[in-house]
Amino acid sequence: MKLFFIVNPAAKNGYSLRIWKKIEKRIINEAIEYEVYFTKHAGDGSRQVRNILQNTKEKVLIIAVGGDGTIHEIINGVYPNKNAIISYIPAGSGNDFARGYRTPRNPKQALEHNLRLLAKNKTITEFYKVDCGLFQVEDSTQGCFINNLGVGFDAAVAKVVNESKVKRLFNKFGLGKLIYILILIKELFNYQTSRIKLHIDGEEKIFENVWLVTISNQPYFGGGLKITPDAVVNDGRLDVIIVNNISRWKILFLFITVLWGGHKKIKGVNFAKGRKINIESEKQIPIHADGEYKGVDKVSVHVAEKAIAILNDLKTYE
Ligand SMILES: Nc1ncnc2c1ncn2[C@@H]1O[C@H](COP(=O)(O)OP(=O)(O)OP(=O)(O)O)[C@@H](O)[C@H]1O
Repeated sequence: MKLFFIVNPAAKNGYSLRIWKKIEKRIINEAIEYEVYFTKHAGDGSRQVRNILQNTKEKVLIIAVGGDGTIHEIINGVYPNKNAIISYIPAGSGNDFARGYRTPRNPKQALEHNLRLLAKNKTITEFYKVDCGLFQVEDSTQGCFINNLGVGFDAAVAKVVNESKVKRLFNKFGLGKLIYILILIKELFNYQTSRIKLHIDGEEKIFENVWLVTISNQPYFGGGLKITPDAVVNDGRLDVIIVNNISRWKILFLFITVLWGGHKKIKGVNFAKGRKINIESEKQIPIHADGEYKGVDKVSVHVAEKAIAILNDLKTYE
């Protein structure tokens, strides 16, 4: 089995590149054969993965070095090909993938975890198949997500944070989380809620004054917020949270309770599970997939059951 690393040198302001240099030393010491690609710009990760998969019929192991945006690009390069097994060295700001898919959150431990599984079984049968979400924004972008897709307030915050010029500066001083919180508070006072029509497995539901609808394959979002505590990565269903009819101040409180999943008991926080979900809003509101902005319009989502293979201990999800 061939081993490829895809490194996003821009993740967490170059932190991922420093992590890569340490990884490289370790794998050269172990005399492991590998190839490495450095992404050159947004979208390049998917393109490089497609190139790798087009040029081989063998199974390959692709290890992402970066944050959730990097793993998002890799998954989009892999799906629907069945020849790739994915793994992850967390080296970005959020790293919700590691939390949700129960792989180590510390980069050094993640590398050791990968090396242990590689040494144990050279042909790699030690992988686990998990679901991913497929989305189509009407007349526009389509793709997959591995963590979550959100419509509304969270997507508006993600868009402003990603476009923010001061974000790099804050990241440089290890204050990436602070800029997120500051923008979240600013957006909290600007954001206009809207009426949303949802179809979950064919059943129509209308929600008034909606702050956000998030569809999730795993519990975590936004860098450690346990937004859908009951989400299971391989149950063939996606978890949906709808937050509506809540005052601005209560939303702030809600974001604090999300840290431990305490928001489940708050009035105005609704949960559902489904395989096929359509979201239609009365206003144009932003959409994100795995924290990457995807546009504004109707969006339809469905689950691709056990479509992605992840390198992990087989007992991890039992
Ligand atoms: N060479 C590059 N230069 C600039 N951006 C890049 C490059 N390669 C990839 N990207 C983009 O970097 C973005 C952020 O990547 P990622 O999420 O992995 O890191 P991060 O530090 O967690 O970032 P963020 O905090 O913005 O989520 C992704 O949208 C990806 O498309």
